[in-house]
Amino acid sequence: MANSNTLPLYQKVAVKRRVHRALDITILSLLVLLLTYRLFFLHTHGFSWLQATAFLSESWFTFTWLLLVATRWNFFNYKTYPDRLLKRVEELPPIDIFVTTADAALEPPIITVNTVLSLLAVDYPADKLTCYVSNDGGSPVIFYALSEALNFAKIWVPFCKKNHVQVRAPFRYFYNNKDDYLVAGDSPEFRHEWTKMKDEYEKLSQRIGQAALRDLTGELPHFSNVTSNNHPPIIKVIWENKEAGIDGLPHLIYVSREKKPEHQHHYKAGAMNVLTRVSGLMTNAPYILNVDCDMFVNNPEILLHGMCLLRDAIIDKEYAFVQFPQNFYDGLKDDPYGNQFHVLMEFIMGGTNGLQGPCYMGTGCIHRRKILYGQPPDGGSNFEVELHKRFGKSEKLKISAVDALRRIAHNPSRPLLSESHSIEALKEVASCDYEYNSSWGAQVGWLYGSAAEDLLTGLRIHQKGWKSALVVPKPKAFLGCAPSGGPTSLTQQRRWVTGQLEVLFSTKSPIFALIFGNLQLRQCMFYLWLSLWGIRSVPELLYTLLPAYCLISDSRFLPNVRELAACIPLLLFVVYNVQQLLQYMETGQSFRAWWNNQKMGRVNTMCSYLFGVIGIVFKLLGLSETTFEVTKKGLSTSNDEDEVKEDLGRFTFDESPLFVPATTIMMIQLMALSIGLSRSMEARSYVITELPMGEMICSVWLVLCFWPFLKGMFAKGRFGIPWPTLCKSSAFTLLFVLFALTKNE
Ligand SMILES: O=c1ccn([C@@H]2O[C@H](COP(=O)(O)OP(=O)(O)O[C@H]3O[C@H](CO)[C@@H](O)[C@H](O)[C@H]3O)[C@@H](O)[C@H]2O)c(=O)[nH]1
Ligand SMILES: [Mn+2]
Repeated sequence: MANSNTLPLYQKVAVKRRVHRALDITILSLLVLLLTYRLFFLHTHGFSWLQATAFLSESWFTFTWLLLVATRWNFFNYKTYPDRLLKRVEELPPIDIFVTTADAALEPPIITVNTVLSLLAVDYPADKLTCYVSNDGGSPVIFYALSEALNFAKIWVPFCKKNHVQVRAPFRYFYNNKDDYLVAGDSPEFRHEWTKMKDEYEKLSQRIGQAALRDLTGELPHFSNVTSNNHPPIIKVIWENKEAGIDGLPHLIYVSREKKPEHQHHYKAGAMNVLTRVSGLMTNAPYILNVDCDMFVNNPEILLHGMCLLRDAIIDKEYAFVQFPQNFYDGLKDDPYGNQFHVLMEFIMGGTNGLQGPCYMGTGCIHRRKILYGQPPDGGSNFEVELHKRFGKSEKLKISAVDALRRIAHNPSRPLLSESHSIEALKEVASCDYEYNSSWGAQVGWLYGSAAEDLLTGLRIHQKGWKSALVVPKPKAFLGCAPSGGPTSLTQQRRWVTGQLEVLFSTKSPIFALIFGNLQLRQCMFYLWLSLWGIRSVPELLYTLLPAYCLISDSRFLPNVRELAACIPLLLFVVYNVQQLLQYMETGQSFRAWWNNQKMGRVNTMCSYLFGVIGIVFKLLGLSETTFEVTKKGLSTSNDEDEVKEDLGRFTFDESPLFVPATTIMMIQLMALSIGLSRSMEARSYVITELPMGEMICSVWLVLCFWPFLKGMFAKGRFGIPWPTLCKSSAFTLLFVLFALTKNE
């Protein structure tokens, strides 16, 4: 039998998806056929704007489809063997864990506390872990909550480890299991312990809830005179694992970086860079796991899974980071907001494992510190010489950076604070002006310049020639909170698209990375596919207007049912939707989930993506800057406590202009359908071949896609579209109808 130390820690398994490959190619061929038809038509009938617009839009769809097919053509999964790694426990390296929270109102402290508790309880030698919590709002309640959580962790972590609890975020553990969790076989001791644990957790959450309502500055003098955008750096060791060793609790550190209104703070990327520096001085672990404050650990072996890839000697030189998929808890039935991303994770992201690897998704990712410090795969010749310029003025940080690049880990038993890495030294690297004249945010750490700092940072790593891996363990790695309601969901998507476009239209774009860097062609195609989400809104918008225009102006943009060519769009429509539906079924989702995602796909494109594009145009013209609006989070997906069950998943609106395009499209389709139908009735032509069938089908399909907006026109309160939006949309609709009618004359 093979020595357990020589058995591989992971396997890369090719996934054969022949049916999907065939469907991918069929769709691509149909798209090309459609384009050929358009060209032929333009050639025989002469130029027309209608055909040209259709041709341009369809060319775009063909191009993005090609990018997608290239991305997922070679599909691989990784199989990891954490039990084999556990036999070599002494080899396990230290890991620094970063949790970011920014706004105690939008991100309730109890959520951060649960994430931190789940991290403190992971299956990994506790003396090799340090958990750093960044609090960008500088709010005392987070500090208070973490200090209280520590006391609870002292009983919670041993409880989880002893009983092999899977979900170590107490709110999910007790929520999932309620009282009926206790099964007949459970021993009386366990029942007793369980009840005690539940009581203690309830007390903890009550204390935290009450603290949020109280002024804490009396109890916590460090936080007096602190406002969210103006305060000195506050760094506190909440817990130091001094003697308890591998069975104790990991170190827990609170970090609130300095903020001044006149200083740019670069949102999350800025916070991550401060954590990188502070941890560099304190623990300098060679690996960094980072999670958003709502992403709790759902698989306690997660760090072991990650280390299976990162510790394997053969690939040690290649892999820069291991990304786990983004999954969400308490997903609403049938995914009404289309943001659970099961299909994206299963059918697209895994494809990148056959290329250089997945993009960095901002959370649930283990990085190598030295690569974040900018090290290229070949080690870089005079890398250390330039350290001074790169890392800023702290001599101590430079020493720790050299150690990190040379892979010299700190001695884990070193105290967290000492003369060489005193609180003063830490505060220096957490100050606002530390990054001046350094490479932080440009070549080192998390990069600045995009609201999607994750995309940018990961792209830079791939550009250098590094690889990454998407690892999908069972049970799922981390679970977070997906936004619900219309406004939150759309705002989040707009930020992503804005961030993607910021990357695309900068010198850091994937195209430059392909030409001047070591980004591979198909990896570049994947990044292009991702960054072009936003632009898609323009051809999609045109494509929604085409059928309406035709119905109003009595013209055609699709082949007539009499023509054989009519089969092309029809087949495209059918095959595409069948493939989509198959993907939803194969990931265990319902028919409705497919429909909701398909619907929300259109709504997101028309609302969020279009505004993302407008935002970028404004930014490029120098008229505005993009910002990072934090997504509202809740313990369960219903963010409002008074939300009634049947209202969960219902689309909500607010006054935001984001809703104008979709409302307008809805109104335009309704107008077009009524004009088109009444014209056919007047002409008394009921022969199918005479009717604009294709255009009518498109229009009806759009009405179905934007159904929440039709309902919104007649509903009240937050379920209704506000008056100003209705007025603006009506005006746009009127203009469009007049435009189409004049063309008719
Ligand atoms: O000034 C800021 C703003 C945000 N955050 C934190 O950043 C994280 C992500 O913010 P969230 O509002 O949850 O954004 P999402 O859209 O849900 O996040 C996704 O998209 C972001 C990029 O747009 C990535 O940074 C995230 O990791 C990724 O999960 C949260 O922990 C925030 O507390 C900060 O620390 N400081
Ligand atoms: Mn989030």
